[in-house]
Amino acid sequence: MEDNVRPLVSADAVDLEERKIESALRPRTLAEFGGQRRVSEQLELVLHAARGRNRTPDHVLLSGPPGLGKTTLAMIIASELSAPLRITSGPAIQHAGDLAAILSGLSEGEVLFLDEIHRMSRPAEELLYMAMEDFRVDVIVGKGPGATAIPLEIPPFTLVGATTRAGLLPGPLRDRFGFTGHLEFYEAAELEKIANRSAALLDVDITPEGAAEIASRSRGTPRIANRLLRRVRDYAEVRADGIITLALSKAALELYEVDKMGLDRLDRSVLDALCRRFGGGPVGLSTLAVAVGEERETVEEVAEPFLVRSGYLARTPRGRVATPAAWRHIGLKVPKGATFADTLFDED
Ligand SMILES: Nc1ncnc2c1ncn2[C@@H]1O[C@H](COP(=O)(O)OP(=O)(O)OP(=O)(O)O)[C@@H](O)[C@H]1O
Ligand SMILES: [Mg+2]
Repeated sequence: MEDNVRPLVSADAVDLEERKIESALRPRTLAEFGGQRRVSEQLELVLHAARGRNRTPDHVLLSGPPGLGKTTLAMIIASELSAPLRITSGPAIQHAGDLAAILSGLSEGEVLFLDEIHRMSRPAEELLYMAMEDFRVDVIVGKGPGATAIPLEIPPFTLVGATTRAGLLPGPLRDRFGFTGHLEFYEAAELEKIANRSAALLDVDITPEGAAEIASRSRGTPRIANRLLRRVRDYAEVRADGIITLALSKAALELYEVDKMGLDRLDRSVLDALCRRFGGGPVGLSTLAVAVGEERETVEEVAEPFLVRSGYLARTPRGRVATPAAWRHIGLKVPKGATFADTLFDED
């Protein structure tokens, strides 16, 4: 997907600048990390117990959609353990040798954060199994029949893996994590707290209603809440006295075309085409994409996940279908006899 296709409400981090701001807004401790109460409480226990036993904790797998706090939690784990942190990612590990080098360079108790762990190569994955279980890797020396495997001890470490696609992880890898935390979308009240906290860090004045408005349009995602907050701040500084009130949040988000449900222009034009031009579907993805003047991938990866999650659109074997909520959302009457039964066969 192209960068900047939809910077405002896409859950993906957009660019380097944004990543810098994100790191400034990251909570540093579990206590500061709002929401995800269950995962956070479980993790607290795991870390506490390990500290008590003076052992490195079990390996941790964090899974969930983009922007919910996986990277943040990985950093918190290291900091709660007062352990050094090494960061790498699946795509950065092309060969098993790359991983062997990283593993053998770890110091005792270090936390290794492996982002996008589902994108690691197969041989690297197999090397990782052994490292996770036995704190040992086999380094292959030489080629062909003369090649020998030299076992190499590595110091006990904690692997923190993150993935947006837990389903893509092979079973043997998943099984080697002692703790798996699945992050869920945030409640509006939690996002409101996050918006308030970020506003304080950015030194922005915000009213409780202003924060609530931003939270309610953030698609359950802290990354989006933080991003909307910054855009609304721009508006507040340029068009008003800098204070984010309810009225100001509404006006700003209207200007940015993020509606009450957090849908943006692309989302709405997909629903609009689906209902007005194709009678609610079913219609094929490519046809739908042409109708809204976007790439197929953009519609599929950027717009659809949230539309499906919020119950506006269903993917069926015969194509995309608008739900009654979609018709209502774009201000149309739900037609009689539309093929909503198809939604029962949602293939996603
Ligand atoms: N519980 C939280 N409290 C406060 N801020 C949060 C919380 N979770 C996430 N954030 C903020 O949201 C932004 C995105 O979080 P993070 O980078 O950890 O997401 P991620 O799950 O790693 O996303 P990706 O899958 O894209 O890597 C960060 O700026 C972070 O500060
Ligand atoms: Mg991340």
